[in-house]
Amino acid sequence: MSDTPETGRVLLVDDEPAFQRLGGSFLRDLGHAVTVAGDGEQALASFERQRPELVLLDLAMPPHMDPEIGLEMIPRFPGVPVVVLTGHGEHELALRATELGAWDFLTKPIDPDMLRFVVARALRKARLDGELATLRAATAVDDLGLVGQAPAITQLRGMVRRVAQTSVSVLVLGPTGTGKELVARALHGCSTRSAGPFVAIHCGALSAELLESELFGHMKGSFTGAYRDQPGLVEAAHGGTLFLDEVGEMPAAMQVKLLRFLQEGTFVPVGGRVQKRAEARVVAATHRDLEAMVREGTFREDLFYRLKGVVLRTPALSERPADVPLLATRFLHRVAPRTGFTAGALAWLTSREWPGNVRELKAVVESAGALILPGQHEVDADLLRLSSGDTSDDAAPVAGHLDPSAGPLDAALNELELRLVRDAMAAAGGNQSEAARRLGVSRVGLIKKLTRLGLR
Ligand SMILES: Nc1ncnc2c1ncn2[C@@H]1O[C@H](COP(=O)(O)OP(=O)(O)OP(=O)(O)O)[C@@H](O)[C@H]1O
Repeated sequence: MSDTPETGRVLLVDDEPAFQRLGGSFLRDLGHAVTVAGDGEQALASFERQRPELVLLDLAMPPHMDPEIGLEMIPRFPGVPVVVLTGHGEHELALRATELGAWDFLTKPIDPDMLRFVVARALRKARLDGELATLRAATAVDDLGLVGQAPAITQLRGMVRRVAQTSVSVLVLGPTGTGKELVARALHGCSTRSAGPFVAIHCGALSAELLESELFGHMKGSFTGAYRDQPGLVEAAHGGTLFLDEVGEMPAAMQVKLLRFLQEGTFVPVGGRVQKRAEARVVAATHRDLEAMVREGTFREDLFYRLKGVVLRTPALSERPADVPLLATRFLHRVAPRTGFTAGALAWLTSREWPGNVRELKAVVESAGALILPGQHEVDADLLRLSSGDTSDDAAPVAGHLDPSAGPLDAALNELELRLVRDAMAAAGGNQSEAARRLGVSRVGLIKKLTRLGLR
């Protein structure tokens, strides 16, 4: 049904039974799938569960019947048009609602023709927004594989393209897991060397001796176990790109030999006497502050200048939070196509710091995608918490520790709710708005829960 342009999933939030009945059946007769909610809390729960394409929201609702509190609800339905329902003569309220992001308003008593028209128009807008987001997501990645719309990533893609056409050395700087190797691969992939080899080596993982042998190769008999001549990675990268990951960890003795290779294109295998030659574009990366290491004398200054022909920086994920949903959706679709995130899941994803950056985000999303149950189409915040092993903040995982002998279902659910709310309040340092955000409920909803649970 929701595939036809004029119909879709509508959430009708209104406490008046007569309007719920009449408005609901009028919309259903037009072909819409309608869910009805009688208060804000129910509305947020339905929003999370049903993923409506449009919300019709009465601003005056129980328990407060205060339109000011109704206005606070508008931003809690992200990504879908909200049409507010106001009383006669409440123009100022309607205008404030649109300022807060409402798409349109309807005045009660509602004219059926207007209702039909506004709903169809809002659904069309929702569909166009969806198509735009898909297009944006497609253009945000292009052929380099570097997903992101943040200005720093857009610039990075531009630089990669330009620098790829040259043979200058490139130094990629950025925190761990931010895509430094991905940048190196992209540089190789769109250069004229792309038909040649891409060879990567982690400079911190090996002792100086082993690193030298790996990079430059060794001659038979040069050390115990060297039974035959073995070419190194520099030769393997001939005509292509050599990626030196974590170059800041390179032992001092190796730094001199690497410098010679960079300056003259020559090297001598371990145990060899004859100088050899290879040609490879060198891309180096590190999460360390190389300039500080130069000042401290732990990294050679001449090598530093030689490596930093061009410097590219990969930003931490915390500097580009708007890219988190984009990246997460890409990663999720790879393991579970045609699935998505609930609003609560997106809020959880964007509220985290991600110290391990894109690598960490990818691991959490992929494992959540792998845990999704057959028939389930959305990853929710609990599943993400479970996948991330997050037992510290928010309290979802307490479900796993509930005592199964706690008694009837209601009592167990009450106990769970009590713990979730108490833990969220503690994690938020007593700040109700923050605790409400963590729980994915409105502040008013939280206050009601606190009162009911005797926590207030
Ligand atoms: N902008 C991005 N778009 C898509 N995937 C990304 C992006 N940045 C990082 N990734 C993915 O995140 C993971 C980590 O990236 P990568 O190994 O390139 O990071 P790194 O900075 O080299 O990490 P380290 O410093 O630990 O070596 C990889 O799976 C990579 O594909």
